[in-house]
Amino acid sequence: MSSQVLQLAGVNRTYGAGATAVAALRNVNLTIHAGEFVAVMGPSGSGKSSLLTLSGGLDKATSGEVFVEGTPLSGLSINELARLRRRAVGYVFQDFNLVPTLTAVENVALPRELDGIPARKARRQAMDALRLVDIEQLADRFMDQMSGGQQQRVAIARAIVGQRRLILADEPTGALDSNTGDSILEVLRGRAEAGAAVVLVTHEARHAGWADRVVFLRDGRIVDEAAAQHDPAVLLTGLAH
Ligand SMILES: Nc1ncnc2c1ncn2[C@@H]1O[C@H](COP(=O)(O)OP(=O)(O)OP(=O)(O)O)[C@@H](O)[C@H]1O
Repeated sequence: MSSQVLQLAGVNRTYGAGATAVAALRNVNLTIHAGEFVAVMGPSGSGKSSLLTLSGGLDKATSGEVFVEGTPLSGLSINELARLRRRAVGYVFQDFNLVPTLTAVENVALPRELDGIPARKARRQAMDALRLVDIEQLADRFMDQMSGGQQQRVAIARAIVGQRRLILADEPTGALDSNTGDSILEVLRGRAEAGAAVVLVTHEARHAGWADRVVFLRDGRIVDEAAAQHDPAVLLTGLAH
């Protein structure tokens, strides 16, 4: 039995209160093991991004518990949570969240350096990650000298640098053409094969076909789970539940 990297146990997340409260996640139970690649699909507003931000410790559950490598996130101080995120969790945001005043390699090396890794070693690891996403030749460019697709690859390199054990990716292929998108999915697949747990939020059934398992959300609930099929039509049938 492989080890659990991420577990959501009875997780609810409600935004706001009273008449305007929005229940973004309702009693979500989900376990993801090392080496597993899971796609999360569902209509707009079904709670996909909320599931990811809670899993990465970027937001707190209203009730229930999120465990990363067995550690309950609700028990951690702000500093402990920040350390766990830097060491164990790689996050690809929809809007990249890169630092414009840093170069590509500096952006990727930053979380390693913040974690106390010597600058040269952090840079070497950052170059390895940039190479994996096929963009090492642009390592010294600033963000405003890169296209959206190139920035997206930098964001992915930052998420996979340093052998992180949990990789959370929110529509990581959005700004990429389909060939580049496929090569990014191959990188994520490779991280899973190297032992990471990978969670991919996607609208595209074709992309979910790279996953071992697909979780379907609707109105904040998990409505279905399926082994990924490599036929997109089958995934679309799942979405129609
Ligand atoms: N900060 C917030 N404040 C209030 N409501 C929010 C907030 N974030 C999300 N919501 C609401 O929670 C629900 C789930 O949102 P979420 O972004 O998780 O869905 P999603 O499936 O990722 O959507 P999309 O595919 O459009 O990105 C939606 O109804 C959304 O409007």
